[in-house]
Amino acid sequence: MNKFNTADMLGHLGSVIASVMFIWAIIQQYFPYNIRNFIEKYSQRFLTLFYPYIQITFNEFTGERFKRSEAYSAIETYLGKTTSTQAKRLKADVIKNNTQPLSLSMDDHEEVADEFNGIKVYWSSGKNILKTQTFSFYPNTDEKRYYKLTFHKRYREIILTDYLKHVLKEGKEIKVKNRLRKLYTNNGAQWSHVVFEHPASFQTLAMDPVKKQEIIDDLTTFSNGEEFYNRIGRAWKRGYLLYGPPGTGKSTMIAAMANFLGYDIYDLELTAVKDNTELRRLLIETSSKSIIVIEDIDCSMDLTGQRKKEVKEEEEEVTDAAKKGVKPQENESKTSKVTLSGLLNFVDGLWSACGGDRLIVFTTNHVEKLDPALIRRGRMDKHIELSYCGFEAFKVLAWNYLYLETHELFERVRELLEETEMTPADVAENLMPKTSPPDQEGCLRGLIGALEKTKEEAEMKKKVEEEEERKKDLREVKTGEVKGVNPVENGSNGSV
Ligand SMILES: Nc1ncnc2c1ncn2[C@@H]1O[C@H](COP(=O)(O)OP(=O)(O)OP(=O)(O)O)[C@@H](O)[C@H]1O
Repeated sequence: MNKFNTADMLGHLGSVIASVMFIWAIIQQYFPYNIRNFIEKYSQRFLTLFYPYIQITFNEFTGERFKRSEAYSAIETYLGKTTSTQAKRLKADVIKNNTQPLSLSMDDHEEVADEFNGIKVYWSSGKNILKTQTFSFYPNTDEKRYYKLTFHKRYREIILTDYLKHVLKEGKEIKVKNRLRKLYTNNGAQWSHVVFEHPASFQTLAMDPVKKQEIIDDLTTFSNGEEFYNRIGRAWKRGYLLYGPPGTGKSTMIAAMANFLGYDIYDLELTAVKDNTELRRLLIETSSKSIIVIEDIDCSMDLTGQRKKEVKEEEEEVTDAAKKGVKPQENESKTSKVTLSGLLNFVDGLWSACGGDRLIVFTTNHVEKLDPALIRRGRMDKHIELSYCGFEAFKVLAWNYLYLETHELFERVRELLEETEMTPADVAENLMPKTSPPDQEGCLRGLIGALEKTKEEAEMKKKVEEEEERKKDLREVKTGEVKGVNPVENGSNGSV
């Protein structure tokens, strides 16, 4: 009996659906477009009276036909992580990045949930198929994909402002992190690039952990500081000066910074730049989210003099050239005519017009040689000294090279590092294993031997210098004495 009723009901339901579809087909076929539109509009309005959710659609292509919407692609990236844990049907694509080889997105008509400040929202994906008969060279151009966001209307305010901002920002950041990064170098006025694949990280960088954390915090604050910089009306840029003896990790730190922030690197060779105009053009061409590096700034240009002096020198050069009957440019063809003021102008001002976050990093082995105007705060906001290897830095290297956290020989290494100066590059070289698996104790003993030798050499050098100093003093005393016996100089008339 019951069975019969169910079958009966299903039969009725089937015929009702069939009738509705038939009527809708008739309406579509015979009713004018305006009436159909009218019915659709009011039926939608009627439904929204009872439906408490709001929906927003983000189309893949907006405006220009073949330009992918930035919002769509940011949402796709943002949803990647949620998709990989929630969706049942996924689409995968290869991205050439060792840390994350595949990018995952949800397949059409999938739905995933997301949570923001305790509010649940739903994302679904879909596609509209255009019923046009046009012929296209582009594959699937009549398929219009979209993401649809659904949320309760009581959260309208927070979702439309904070949540969407969060999604777009996160999506863009993940995208930047996942992309292939580039190392640009300039050949004269042209940038050329290769893929940047340096493995350095702050984890493997040997330096005092407190100092390291300070740098990481500074970089994080800077990279999240777009709003702050806008609010205070300053260009979103930050200057770093890395200084210290060769082999203390200045270049390694730049690579670690780029990897940490996910930025490109522009390695600017100043000596290859003809003049300030060329410099300006090169710098304006740099993209945002990048680190512009000028290594060994003291060797790249004459930065010792004041700016006034440079102008004077330039004038003198022009006059000299004129006397010799040579055009100034011909005379100067080999040396870079980039001036300190040209560089300072850019660091100070032009950037503000370029927008986007950029770090500029200068490195030098001789900080004392630099013009104070170049490295004052505001231009070079953070001065970082990379120095000889301390015990904390050694521990990082011991772990990197030998997987050693502690060892009885560490104490001896500590003593020696306090008494002598060895760069992290030299310590690393001594810890480099020569066998596999590494002979940990052998490497440590090798390092101790090298440290003892360096200490001895330093002591010998000091002794020689002291001896030279003593001899010099002695010579001066003797000269003084010789001068002293001169009765005239001595103020004596020799009559005593
Ligand atoms: N602080 C460090 N942490 C880890 N490795 C380091 C460090 N310093 C140096 N090294 C090792 O030594 C090598 C040389 O270091 P790097 O080129 O970074 O020094 P630098 O200070 O830039 O030298 P230069 O002034 O000559 O350019 C690197 O390849 C790296 O392996």
